[in-house]
Order: sequence, then structure tokens, then C-alpha cells
Amino acid sequence: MRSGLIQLRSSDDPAENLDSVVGRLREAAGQGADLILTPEVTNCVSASRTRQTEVLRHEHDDPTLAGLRDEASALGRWVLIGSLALKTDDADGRFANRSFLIAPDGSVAARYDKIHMFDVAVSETETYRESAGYRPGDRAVTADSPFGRLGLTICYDVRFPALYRTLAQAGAGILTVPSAFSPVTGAAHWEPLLRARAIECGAFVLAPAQCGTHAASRGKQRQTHGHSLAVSPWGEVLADGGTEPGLTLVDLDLSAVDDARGKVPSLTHDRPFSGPD
Ligand SMILES: O=C(O)CNC(=O)[C@H](CS)NC(=O)CCC(=O)C(=O)O
Repeated sequence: MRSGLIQLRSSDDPAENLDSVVGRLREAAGQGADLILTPEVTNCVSASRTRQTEVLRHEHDDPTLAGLRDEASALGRWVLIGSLALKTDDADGRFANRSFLIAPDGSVAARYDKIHMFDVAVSETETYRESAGYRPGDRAVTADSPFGRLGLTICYDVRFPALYRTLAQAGAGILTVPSAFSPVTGAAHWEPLLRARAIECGAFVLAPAQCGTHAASRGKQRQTHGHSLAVSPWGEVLADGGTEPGLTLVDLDLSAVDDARGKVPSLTHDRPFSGPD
């Protein structure tokens, strides 16, 4: 099967972002992609609560979700919307950071809310507090497709290997990690983390990414690492999307999952242990 990783430099204007994603989806379908993936916060990259409150919508009337469902069915392809920032009915006004798997008939096959929140001080001048704006999820999600079982995750989740082990042991052979990684942590950690998850799970890792310099908010320009990555179950980097927006096509030989797990069956070797005291 052929996968297509869409790399975006999303702005804080959802209509503009929808236009560019639809263009890339058509390009990917034209090149024969069966499963097409977009990055985290495909609809809007913004650190301004005011701007988000103005432009974001609830899932039931979100134009990006509606538009991408229509496009998936028009093209007859599977589409993993890495995530959409969406309004919720929570009293504290926090948003959801939600990933969607769309089937070729346009239906929502699965939805996943990012569990782990990026509350991190990368340096004195670069800090993130995702939990201030977003409500974390609390459920691991898999979904069945013609390409086997998918395990859905988002970005900072990649640092929590227990989630991936759970998904792999639940039968996922493709793990999705749509992201908007920070440039500093991206340079140091992005590739090794993704390769480690692929190796320990014996699973393909597909990680479409945001890249470049995004719209300024609160006087600060947000930058993201790019380098959309596809990794084989043996841990090899199959493709790297570089630093510019674009489309990366990757052919996946799905038998590589059983091959890798046959050679190193570590997923079946968990042992109970006690301590430390
Ligand atoms: O901000 C939004 O609108 C959506 N959320 C994100 O982009 C999140 C929180 S800032 N980014 C990450 O999780 C990057 C993780 C990362 O860079 C690392 O683990 O090192």
C-alpha cells in the first residue's frame, strides 16, 4: 500500500489551511496514495486563546472536518486528519486536540483525543503549556482498515512508550504520530523517539509534521521542526519530508510487521517484576 504524508505550515486561518490540505490530498490521490495523513493541528496553529476562540468550532460544525470528509469520499481514500483543534463544552473553555480517521466513504472511522499535554520549558524563553488550552484525553484508540489495525497518537505522546506498547499489543501494526514538534527538541529527539517506538513495537510509524515559521501570536512566532517521517517496523527511516511544506509518498510492505515481530518477539516477552522499593 502507498501512504502519503502531508507536511504543512498551517496558519491561524482555518479556511486557508483547508484549501492547502485539499490541494495536497488531491495530489496524493493522483499519485496513488491509499492512506493520506496530515499533521497535528491541521486546521489552526495559534497560541492566542482569543484567536482560537474566534476561529475554532465544535466538532459537529467544524468546516475542516466536513471539508476533509467530503474530500476523502470524493477521492475514495483513507485520510488520517492528524488533529483538529476543536471547541468543547467544558466550563473552563479548553479545546480538544483530536485526531480523526476518515474512511473512503467519508465516515469517521475513529477519533482520538491527545492524552499527554506538552507542558515543558524547552529554554528560558521557550515554554509551552498545552494543558492551559487543551483538555487531555484518557482513552487509547485503535481502528481497523484494509492496511491492518492503526494505533492513533499525537506528537508529545511519542515520549510515553507505554501507550505505544498498549496499542501494539492490541494489534496495531501502523502507529500514527502527527506532530507540531518544537525545533529544539525536534533536532535532538524527533527521529530517535520515532525509531524507538517503531522498533519496540515492530510497527510502522507514520509521523506527518508541521514545519517552519507560523503566524505570530502574542507577539511570538511559533516554529516547528518539520521532517515528516515514515519508519519501518525494523526501525529504518523510509522517508523524510524535509523542512518545507509538501507531500512525501511512501510504499509500505505490510508483511514487514510480522517479519520484525517474528525476528524479535519482544512484545510477547513482558514479565512481571516487583519494586523498586
Ligand atoms: O499548540 C497547539 O495548538 C497544538 N499542540 C501542539 O502543537 C503541542 C503542544 S505546544 N506540541 C507538542 O506536543 C510538541 C511536542 C514536542 O515538541 C516534544 O515532545 O518535544
